Formats: sequence, C-alpha cells, structure tokens
Amino acid sequence: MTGSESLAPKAVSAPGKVLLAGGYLVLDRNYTGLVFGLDARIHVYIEPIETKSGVSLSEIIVKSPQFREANWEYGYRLTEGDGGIAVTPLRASHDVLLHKNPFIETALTYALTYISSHLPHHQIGPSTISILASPAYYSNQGTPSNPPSQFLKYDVSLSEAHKTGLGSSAALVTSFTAALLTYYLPRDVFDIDTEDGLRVLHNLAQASHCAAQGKVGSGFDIASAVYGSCLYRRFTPTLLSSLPVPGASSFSTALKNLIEGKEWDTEIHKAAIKMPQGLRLVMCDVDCGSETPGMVKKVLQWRAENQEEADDIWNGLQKGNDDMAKELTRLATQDPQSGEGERYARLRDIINGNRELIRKMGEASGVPIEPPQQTALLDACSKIPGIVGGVVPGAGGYDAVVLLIEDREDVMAELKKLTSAWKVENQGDGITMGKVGILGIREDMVGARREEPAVYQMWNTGS
Ligand SMILES: Nc1ncnc2c1ncn2[C@@H]1O[C@H](COP(=O)(O)OP(=O)(O)O)[C@@H](O)[C@H]1O
Ligand SMILES: C[C@@](O)(CCOP(=O)(O)OP(=O)(O)O)CC(=O)O
Repeated sequence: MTGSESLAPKAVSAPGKVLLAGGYLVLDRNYTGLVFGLDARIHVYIEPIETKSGVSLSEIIVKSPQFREANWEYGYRLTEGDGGIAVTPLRASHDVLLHKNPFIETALTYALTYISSHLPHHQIGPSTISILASPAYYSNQGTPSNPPSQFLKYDVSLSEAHKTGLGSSAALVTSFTAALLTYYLPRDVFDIDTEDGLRVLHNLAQASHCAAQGKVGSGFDIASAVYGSCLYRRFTPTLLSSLPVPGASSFSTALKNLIEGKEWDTEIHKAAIKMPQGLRLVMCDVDCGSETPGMVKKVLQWRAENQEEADDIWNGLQKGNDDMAKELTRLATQDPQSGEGERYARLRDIINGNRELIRKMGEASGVPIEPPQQTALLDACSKIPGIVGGVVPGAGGYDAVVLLIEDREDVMAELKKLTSAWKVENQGDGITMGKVGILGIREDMVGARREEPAVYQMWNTGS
C-alpha cells in the first residue's frame, strides 16, 4: 500500500435524482425505471486530522458546515469475531446533545468495515470529513458564504431544513462512501474511475442506504447517484437479507463477499437514456404543506389484491416507459433538421399516455399520485409553446412536477410567468397548493466523480 498517497485529502461528489418514468413499477424486478441524475450534487471532502505528534486517536469527525449543530464525532474500533468496525458516536461533553445521523453512522460503519477487510486496522487513521450540498436540495433561504463558494449557509439545523426531494440521503451515502474508499484504499484496490470501482461503490452504498433506512426500496436513487442517468432494473431484494448486522460474528467477511460477489443482478443501461440536444428537464417544487405517508404501501397492497387490473396498468406503463426511452434516444441521435411535422409530437403523446395510466393507478388504489391540483398545473405548463410535457416524478403526490422543455430562454420566461402566478382552487380534498418554485437545476448524465480537494478546504475549518 502506498500510504502517503492514500492519505492525501480527497473529494468526491454524487448527483441527486428524478425518476421520470417507472414510479412503483421499478420496485418490481420485472419492470424498469427511467432515472435522470441532476446537476445538484452532494460533495464530500476528507482529510487527515492534524494531531499533535505522539497522540494517536481513533476518531472521525464529520460535519455539515452549512447547517447549525451538524457535527458528529465517532470513535471506531475493530470488533472481535470478524464483526467489522464498530463506530460509536462521541459527545464532547455531557451538555452537548447527541444529534444522531443514521445515514452517516451506517455508511461509516459499512465503509470502514469494507476498508478493514482490505487494510490492516492500524492503517485506518483519524480523519475529518465535510459534507456540502448544492442549494437546490433545500428550499430554505440560504446566505452566501464568505469567501464566496457554490454552497450556501443555512441558519437552521438539518432537521429544520426543508428538503426539495432530490434524494439527499442517497447522494450523501454514495459520495460519503466513495470519499472514504478513495481516501483510505490504494488505487489498485478501489478506483472510482473504473467499472469495478463503480460496482463496489454501488453495492456498498445500496447495502448501507437500505440498512440506514430500515427498508429495501428499489435503489434507483443510489444507482443514479453512482452511475448518473440510466435505465434501471433493480437487484433482487433478498440479496441483502442474509447479511449479519454490524458487530455480529462474520459481518466483515459476509459484507466483503456480498459487495464483491457475482450475485448482484442490478441492470444499468446508460446508453438507453439520452437527453436530445435542445431539450432539458426542469424541476418544480410545489409548496403544499402536505406529505402523503404510506403511498407505496397502499399502492402495492392494491396491486396485490387486484393483480389482473394492476398488470394491465403496469404493462401499459412499462411500454410507455420503453417508448419514452426509445424516443429520447431517437431524437438525440437524429439530425434535428430531418423529419416532418412537429419534432416532439410523439414524445408529447407518450408522456400524455403515461399520465393517463398514472392517474388510473392513483384512482384505482385511492392514492393521490397525480392529484387534480397537479393535473391542472401540468396541463397549464404543457400548453406553453416549447414545453413538451411533464409528469409527477417518482412516487408522485402534491410536492413536485418535472417538465421536459425546449431549452430556450423564452420558454423558461413563459414558465416562470405561469408558475409565479399559479393558484389552484380547493379541489375538495382540503389541500391547497402554495407557491410553485422552479429549481435552478437540470439533468446531468454523470454519476459519482472525483473532485479537486483544494476547492473545499475553506469549509473544513471551524464548525
Ligand atoms: N447536508 C447534509 N448533511 C448531512 N446529512 C444530510 C444532509 N442532507 C441530508 N442528510 C441526511 O439525509 C436525510 C434525508 O434523507 P431522506 O429523508 O431520505 O430525504 P431525501 O428524499 O432527500 O433522500 C436527513 O435526515 C439527513 O440525515
Ligand atoms: C415509489 C418508488 O418507486 C419511487 C419513489 O420515488 P421518489 O423520488 O418519490 O422517492 P423518495 O426520494 O424516496 O421520496 C419507490 C422506490 O422506487 O423505491
């Protein structure tokens, strides 16, 4: 191992996501999802802790310097019986409340355990880690930092931050795991610039994200954080069920075997999804003060009880999703001057067909996937010349829409005009929608990547 090289400061970033097609379907391996990565990223910077000579700590400090009270200190030690690395939250004094962050704690436990299966334990030295998120992840008012940088300061704690739903925990777990692996492991063992490196990162981030969430979702958010925009088919969920819990006997060997094993059946098709030149995605955040808990459970339960009717909708949507991927690819590879009639007519039809089926899914299962308020907003947006169409992304609900628009300033100006004045009458369900905001982001095809460490050093001092 080339110790000095791996202990130089490192930085990695990973993108947020939007599931353009395949919500609910992608939970089932028989179907796929079309996920776009976004140019809103979570960055993680890691450097050694400067210790006074002779002092040796087993401590890792993690901070989110954009937020108040977002410092976590962990002790770590190798457990007996091949149980991996145990991570213990520390508190500086009894007066300091322990704000737990399960995503950080779990990702740290899993990544250090994986690292320790490749390195002697004493080579895992103390480090300081900073997490920095692009402004689009939160709708809170931020203030510019001093000296200026692309990241804002928020005068709130993380629990008070208002998320815009771009998949912060998946981008965080991915970039945090990647930063640890890149920092501690020599490049011939882990290299994020290789297919093998991405596979290890994907498998490890999926395992720790599921453990931190306490559930196994489809994992499309981790897949796009690692690989960027792609057509995604999930892994068989039972793959993760034989993994012992951290600290239990053989956790370390079982984790290494799982992460490096051949049984992963995830399918990532990057070539199958493209954004034609001249088009772009726009994300709108709808302030409605309403979250709908249990949507996934309710939809899946309805599907289990109404298999035949559900299969028709699921198969129809899968065809729509495949058609959308194909049409985007056709437009991306075709000469923009060729073809007759309106260039995006087919894409518009495919989007509208999908929306019809999504509404049917929602009505049949009694879940507001594309509720009337969103139908009104999407219909109004779709009438603006230059807007091809839009959908409720992911699980749907009241809080977001994603639009496919022609990438021109006049189209954006018309959209801003419409959204800034947008009001919806009460639809009888007691939910009134507030402001519709346009997030300053778009699609990004690139997944997790190394960043230049020097950019982040200003954030790593103080607290
Ligand atoms: N900047 C950040 N620093 C540290 N942890 C963060 C940050 N942003 C998000 N998180 C973690 O991710 C959690 C939010 O994840 P989740 O509820 O899955 O939302 P999302 O839909 O954005 O993924 C937060 O509670 C926090 O633990
Ligand atoms: C229903 C789903 O298929 C899609 C949910 O997509 P969202 O983008 O709505 O997800 P969150 O970030 O978890 O809020 C569930 C899944 O695939 O895990």
